[in-house]
Amino acid sequence: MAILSREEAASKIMVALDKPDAAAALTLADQLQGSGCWMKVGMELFYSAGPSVVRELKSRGFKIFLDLKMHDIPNTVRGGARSITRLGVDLFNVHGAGGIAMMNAAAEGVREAVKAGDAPQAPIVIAVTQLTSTSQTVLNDEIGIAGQVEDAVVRYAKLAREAGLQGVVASPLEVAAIKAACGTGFITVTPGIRPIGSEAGDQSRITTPREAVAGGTDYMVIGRPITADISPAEALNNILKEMTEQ
Ligand SMILES: O=c1ccn([C@@H]2O[C@H](COP(=O)(O)O)[C@@H](O)[C@H]2O)c(=O)[nH]1
Repeated sequence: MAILSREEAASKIMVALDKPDAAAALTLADQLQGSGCWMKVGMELFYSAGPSVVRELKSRGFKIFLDLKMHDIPNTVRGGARSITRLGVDLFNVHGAGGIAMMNAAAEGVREAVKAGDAPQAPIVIAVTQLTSTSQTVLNDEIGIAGQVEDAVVRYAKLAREAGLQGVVASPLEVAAIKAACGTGFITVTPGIRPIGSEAGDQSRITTPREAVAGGTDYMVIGRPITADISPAEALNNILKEMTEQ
């Protein structure tokens, strides 16, 4: 396994700010300021606090993953992507289940906003494959997709690449297969990270941070193991130690 510096390790971590309002989220973010981690804004926070919390976090110097998993008809997703691009996030996602036309519309929305000169930068756009809470049994018996989870994930990854997206959300267990199918430059963002001794909770497909790094993940999303800790900064520090130890 390649040895990471502390800075390299921190730049791979996206902290899931799953908090009910801007005050709670910013208090937590302030505890992690200067760490070099990204902040992930998901549905709970965005639906409560809206675009202003993203601007606040950007003004504090954080890179932002806006995790809204857009899934709608292509025209609506194109418009959503334009709005998100104008907001100045660094990375956002759509749901791969929307298919190639929908994912391509997201990429077009980004290009349109950048071309119109309304956006500070072109964010990275990625697609959700199969949620990390989805187990093999749920995939087969509830959702009704036959075969192995890894095959379903790789199928979505290939669709995302064909649609012109730059990567996917998947579990760290599928990173090698995704890279083999889509190339090493295709970005993998992996929730389902659980340091040794932490509760899996509702996550099904999990690894430790160290295993995720060894598996080649580009970015790992970590929420509760940091945000539910009595000292989030210390929890992050322990994860960074685990990731950088020889
Ligand atoms: O497949 C997915 C897609 C997104 N997520 C999000 O990541 C974090 C994980 O938080 P933990 O507390 O570390 O479980 C959360 O915001 C999810 O919405 C995911 O878990 N799996």
